[in-house]
Amino acid sequence: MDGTLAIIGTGRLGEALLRGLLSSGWITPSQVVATARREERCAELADAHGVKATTDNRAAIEVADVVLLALKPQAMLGVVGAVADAFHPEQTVISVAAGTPTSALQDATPEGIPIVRVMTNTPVQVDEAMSVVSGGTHAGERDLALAEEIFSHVGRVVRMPEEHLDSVTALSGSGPAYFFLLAEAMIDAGILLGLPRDVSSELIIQTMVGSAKMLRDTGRHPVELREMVTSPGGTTIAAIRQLEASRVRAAFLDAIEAAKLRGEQLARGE
Ligand SMILES: NC(=O)C1=CN([C@@H]2O[C@H](COP(=O)(O)OP(=O)(O)OC[C@H]3O[C@@H](n4cnc5c(N)ncnc54)[C@H](OP(=O)(O)O)[C@@H]3O)[C@@H](O)[C@H]2O)C=CC1
Ligand SMILES: O=C(O)[C@@H]1CCC=N1
Repeated sequence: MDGTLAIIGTGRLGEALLRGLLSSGWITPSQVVATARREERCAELADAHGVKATTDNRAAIEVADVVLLALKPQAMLGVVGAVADAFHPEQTVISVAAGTPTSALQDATPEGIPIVRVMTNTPVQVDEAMSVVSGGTHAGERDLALAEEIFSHVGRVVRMPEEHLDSVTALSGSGPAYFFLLAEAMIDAGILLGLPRDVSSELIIQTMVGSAKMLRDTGRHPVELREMVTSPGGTTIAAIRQLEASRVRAAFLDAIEAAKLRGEQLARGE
């Protein structure tokens, strides 16, 4: 792209995105200003990526054509409000914070700033993110298309109305954590059965990758794919019986609903 990208709050997610955008060639280090709260973090970012890094959010926002807000939800409105006059309507502002609605960011900034909200996930680190883009009041087609372009460099992107973003956060935003927990539990099961940890890890990771590829690439329904594995009177149905007895399906429904409710609490500043 032409112009400057400011990343405000360059933590785990901001840095993963920065890495993906630099490696895709969409942006060069000289076009990026990254901010963090601590000087040591700034030095780390500058060393690792060759970008300008500063604790001065105002200076970073003033020079930017695109501002990416990657602060924690709890810090977002305070930090943005403190430098509100640095924003200008020619910029596109993109927030990746869970919970925080564009209306709250709109209220914290001057009138007319185009604000786009994106919910992405940590697979940005391997260019396999799932990102969902939605626009605030002043975000036009140009702003939404720009956000889609940015996140398409690190995975897949879809556009949805903002009313669905807390549900999206609960599903795909937090989703990697559920799969990692599942992997951890299955690796432990291998240990229980007497396999060495490295062997159990390799078996489970490759099984997860293979299963994910089948889901994505065959386009077949998960039920159909599961039935392919489940032989009559066999081993898989014995395991599934136990999973159903442990209410694993209900546990997922409850857990993901709890994540959505937490997003709604964050939006209320709780
Ligand atoms: N992690 C995830 O899976 C996902 C996270 N998100 C969202 O991304 C956002 C960031 O999350 P994550 O990267 O995990 O959080 P981190 O805590 O890793 O990153 C937050 C960053 O903000 C910096 N920061 C704090 N205060 C200021 C300030 N006043 N000025 C400048 N920088 C500041 C911190 O700097 P310092 O290090 O110096 O303290 C830190 O680098 C959150 O809003 C979260 O909801 C969205 C999707 C997925
Ligand atoms: O746990 C969180 O709040 C963030 C948002 C989605 C994933 N991590």
